[in-house]
Amino acid sequence: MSSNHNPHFLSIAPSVLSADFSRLGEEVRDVTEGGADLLHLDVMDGHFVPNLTFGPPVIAPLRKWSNLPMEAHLMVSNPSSLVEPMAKAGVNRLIVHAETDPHLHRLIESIRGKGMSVGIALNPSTPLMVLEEVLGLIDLVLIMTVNPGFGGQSFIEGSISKIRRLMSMKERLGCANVRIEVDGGISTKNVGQVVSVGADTIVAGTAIFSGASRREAISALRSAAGVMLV
Ligand SMILES: O=C(CO)[C@@H](O)[C@H](O)COP(=O)(O)O
Repeated sequence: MSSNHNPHFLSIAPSVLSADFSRLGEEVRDVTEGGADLLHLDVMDGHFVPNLTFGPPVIAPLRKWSNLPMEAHLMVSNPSSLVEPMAKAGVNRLIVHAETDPHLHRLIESIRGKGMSVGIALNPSTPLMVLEEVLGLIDLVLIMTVNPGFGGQSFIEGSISKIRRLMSMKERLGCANVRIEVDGGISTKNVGQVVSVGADTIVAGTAIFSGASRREAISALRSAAGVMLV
């Protein structure tokens, strides 16, 4: 492993936002067969972010195409209303934005209560401080490395320092088991750097779905990260 302070193995999560929605089942099957570790499902409500995507009725049938864990990244203004529907749709990890609910503790408990693991996402402008009281209660922090809403944007360079500072925070609070996921503008050019400072879960849309082979794109990301996968 290239990072000497990261206890986790690398996970690659294709973001289906960049897939061909007219053949979503096949796309999900292809990334599954191509070596992905989990599926990243971007749920947008046209309110918290300007874009609009899909919800539980589209997610539930994806189980027919893949046995990978599914994580839903809720970019919605009212995440609590989706906790139960997402659990029923078969979502394994629910990621909510810290900016969307003043009662984050209650939201975390309600996600756990439905048997899902919990991720908290932070926009680029949101300070890590908001995690101080909840880091010990969650499984993953999603550092947005672009402003959420669209695929194909450029990686925000300041994210590197944010990931480093999150690693220190994890150490200070005794939360080594919390995973660090990065999302937005990740490619073979920068994946090595984000992994070297502490990221262990990589979301990639354009880098995986824009070329001809899903398998080659996933394997290129893995090699560029320089990390062995179990
Ligand atoms: O959540 C989002 C965007 O809001 C991401 O999941 C993007 O879909 C990642 O796409 P690329 O930047 O990798 O194209």
